[in-house]
Amino acid sequence: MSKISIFWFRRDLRLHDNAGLYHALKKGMPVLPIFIFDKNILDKLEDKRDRRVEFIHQALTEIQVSLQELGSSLLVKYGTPEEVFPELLNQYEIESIFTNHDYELYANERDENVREFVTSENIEFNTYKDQVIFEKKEILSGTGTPYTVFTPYSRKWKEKLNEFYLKSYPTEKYFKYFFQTQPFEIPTLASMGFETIGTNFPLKVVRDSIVKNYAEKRDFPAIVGTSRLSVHLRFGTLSIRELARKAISLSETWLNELIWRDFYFNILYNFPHISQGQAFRKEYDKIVWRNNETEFKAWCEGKTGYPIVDAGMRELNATGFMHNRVRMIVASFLTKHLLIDWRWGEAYFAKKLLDFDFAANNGGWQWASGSGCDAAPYFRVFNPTLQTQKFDKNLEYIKKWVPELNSFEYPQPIVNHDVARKRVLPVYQEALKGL
Ligand SMILES: Cc1cc2nc3c(=O)[nH]c(=O)nc-3n(C[C@H](O)[C@H](O)[C@H](O)COP(=O)(O)OP(=O)(O)OC[C@H]3O[C@@H](n4cnc5c(N)ncnc54)[C@H](O)[C@@H]3O)c2cc1C
Repeated sequence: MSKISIFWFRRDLRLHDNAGLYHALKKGMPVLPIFIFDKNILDKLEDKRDRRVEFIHQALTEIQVSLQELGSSLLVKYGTPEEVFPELLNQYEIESIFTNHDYELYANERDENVREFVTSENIEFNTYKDQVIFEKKEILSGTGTPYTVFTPYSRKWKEKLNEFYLKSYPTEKYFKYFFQTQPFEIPTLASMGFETIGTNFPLKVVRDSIVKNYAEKRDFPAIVGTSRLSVHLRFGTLSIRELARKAISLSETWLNELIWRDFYFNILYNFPHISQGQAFRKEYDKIVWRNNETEFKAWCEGKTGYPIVDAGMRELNATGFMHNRVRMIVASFLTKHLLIDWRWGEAYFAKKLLDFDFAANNGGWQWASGSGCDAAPYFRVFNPTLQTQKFDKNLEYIKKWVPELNSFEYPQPIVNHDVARKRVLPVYQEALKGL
């Protein structure tokens, strides 16, 4: 049996411009591409109609078609990495494993376990930066510490940027090194206990007109003024380098959003306590939340009597997407108006968002609750009515998701805005006393 390399796909579901895959192919040894539907992750998903699993399945099917045209095939396993790698070692003579960095807590532990196991079998485990432009400690302040405020971080990010960081990896030059084999079958969703929902996923297309007009249109949820590429960035079906080049040529404002994404990965990597359920600013963990379960349920279901909040939550429940402006409004409403722990909202978003990403989601929630790095000041309480007047003044977005708005069926507001505002400030003041 001749020796092979393995390329392990995770959050990088594409053949083009993929750093780890490029290095694997360039080595010049046959590369067997694999993907693991990881039971450690899938078993925790309560809803078996999960759009993310469906998205991954579709992305793998696309990769499979391209690989078969090259005489190769993607080997897709259903199990845990701890089970799958020993199996692969029995079947193939593996010299090296290649994969891309993943910065989340579980992923780090998983990769360390796999690294330990395979290196004990004299197999190399090679990992690469792929999903961000700058990672880990690449962007540090003058004193060598990680940034916790976005503006100086982004300034340094832009200063450090050059052609090298934006260049695509020309994987296609080396496609001839894919392991040649009869096609393998991808396990069906049903065989893994999941259902096909038939979701219409956002197109994998960067529309220049949207990026060009992004600064003027991005805040209005009734129009498609943002790229809707978050799911593709989440699963790596598009390359961040390609998008950053597009941003640089068309829109500084959109580029800044991509930098926010890098920024939150930087926070996740450098401040691991946020992965342990703690506030970025630990003093915010002294807040005494009301945590009323009935109110939480009303928020989840989009029945708070605040139309913009309800529209957002219903959009999320129905599609797995919510516009960024509305994410900020519903998050502020949950934490400030209802005084419900931001971690409850974070967990609900984690279940529902198609683009769920720990770093961005945690960053967004801690920003809204005031406990995060570079967060909104705690005394800023979004007024849902003013937000509606500014960003959905013709109620187009609201009426789409709350058609019963002007009928008796629509609930009365769960809480009065002024009362809520007066209630939240002393609670925060008490927690932050003496700081
Ligand atoms: C409470 C809250 C939770 C959030 N949870 C997530 C999440 O789980 N996953 C996620 O990708 N984004 C999250 N965001 C950020 C943002 O809302 C989404 O990235 C954006 O709405 C996706 O739409 P788009 O692709 O049209 O983005 P665009 O506006 O076109 O932006 C382009 C890309 O930049 C990135 N981006 C934009 N804004 C942010 C941001 N504030 N932080 C980090 N990256 C950003 C995304 O990858 C996005 O696709 C959250 C924001 C808030 C306020």
